[in-house]
Amino acid sequence: MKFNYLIKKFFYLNITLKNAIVQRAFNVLSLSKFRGRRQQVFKSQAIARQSPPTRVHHFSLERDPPFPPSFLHPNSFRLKGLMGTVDAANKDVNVSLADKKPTVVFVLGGPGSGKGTQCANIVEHFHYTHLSAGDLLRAEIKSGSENGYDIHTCLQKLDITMIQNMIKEGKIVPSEVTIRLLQKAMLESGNDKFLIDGFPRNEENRAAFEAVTKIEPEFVLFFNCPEEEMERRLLSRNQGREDDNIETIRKRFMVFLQSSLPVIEYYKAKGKVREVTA
Ligand SMILES: Nc1ncnc2c1ncn2[C@@H]1O[C@H](COP(=O)(O)OP(=O)(O)O)[C@@H](O)[C@H]1O
Ligand SMILES: O=c1ccn([C@@H]2O[C@H](COP(=O)(O)OP(=O)(O)O)[C@@H](O)[C@H]2O)c(=O)[nH]1
Repeated sequence: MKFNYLIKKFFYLNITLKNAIVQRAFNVLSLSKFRGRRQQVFKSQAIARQSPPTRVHHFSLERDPPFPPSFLHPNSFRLKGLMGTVDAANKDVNVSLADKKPTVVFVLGGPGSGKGTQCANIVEHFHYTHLSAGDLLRAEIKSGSENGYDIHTCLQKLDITMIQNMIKEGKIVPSEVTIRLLQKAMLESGNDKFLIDGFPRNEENRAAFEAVTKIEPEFVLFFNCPEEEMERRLLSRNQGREDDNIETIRKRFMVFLQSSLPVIEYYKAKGKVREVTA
């Protein structure tokens, strides 16, 4: 009797254990699927934002009303149906941007070295469009936090808060977000000459931008300025920026030295850097 009971117990435990393993494997698979789809959601919304209506044949923000957040849910059947179309359109967008053969000048230099100030001067004299990556990110945070989420970029409140925190900490925001904002601004500007200010900030930014847009910069303007001077300028910039405090400024200097200088070195080796004593 006792033996039968033990046998039963053994089989019961065995089945429970197997179920737990199967359940865990299922969870892991679902999670990775979810992550994969979430990447695609990002991609698809980027296209919606970037594509001129004629390029996205089955889907455009101009034709379709803004989607409710439920649409962006990874299990949304509409979204699943769109993926093929949107992926094809993504290629179109990048091809169309590269086809225009835009002139791109990267404007790099430490925080407070005067990039924004001089870009405004350059724009006055030459027909460039000035795109500050930092300004685009701050505008995105502002519009996203006002609306709860940003329909154009599919940045949910959580992502927007994450980006806001990264800027507060002086960290570099993921390339995917910054490149999407730059692409959109480039397409919308109608111009073919761009001063891209404060980007690429690291090697990954640089490689991703070139791979995605197929655009190489004409040259790089490097504003070289001593740290003490940059610190003095940032502390009196007075634009109400959350990252213009001494603690974050120091972190930004570190990130510049460790991550951004190698980008300048990379372009120096290609003979593309024009240095400005700033
Ligand atoms: N050559 C300069 N001499 C003194 N102050 C400057 C100079 N260039 C810019 N500034 C000031 O320094 C601060 C930072 O300049 P900004 O152009 O915003 O730098 P960045 O875009 O590189 O962060 C601003 O308040 C700006 O007015
Ligand atoms: O391509 C970019 C540009 C900016 N930033 C973030 O935005 C902040 C401010 O950048 P901005 O260029 O506006 O300021 P600057 O360095 O010129 O003072 C940076 O510290 C980063 O956190 C980023 O992550 N990627």
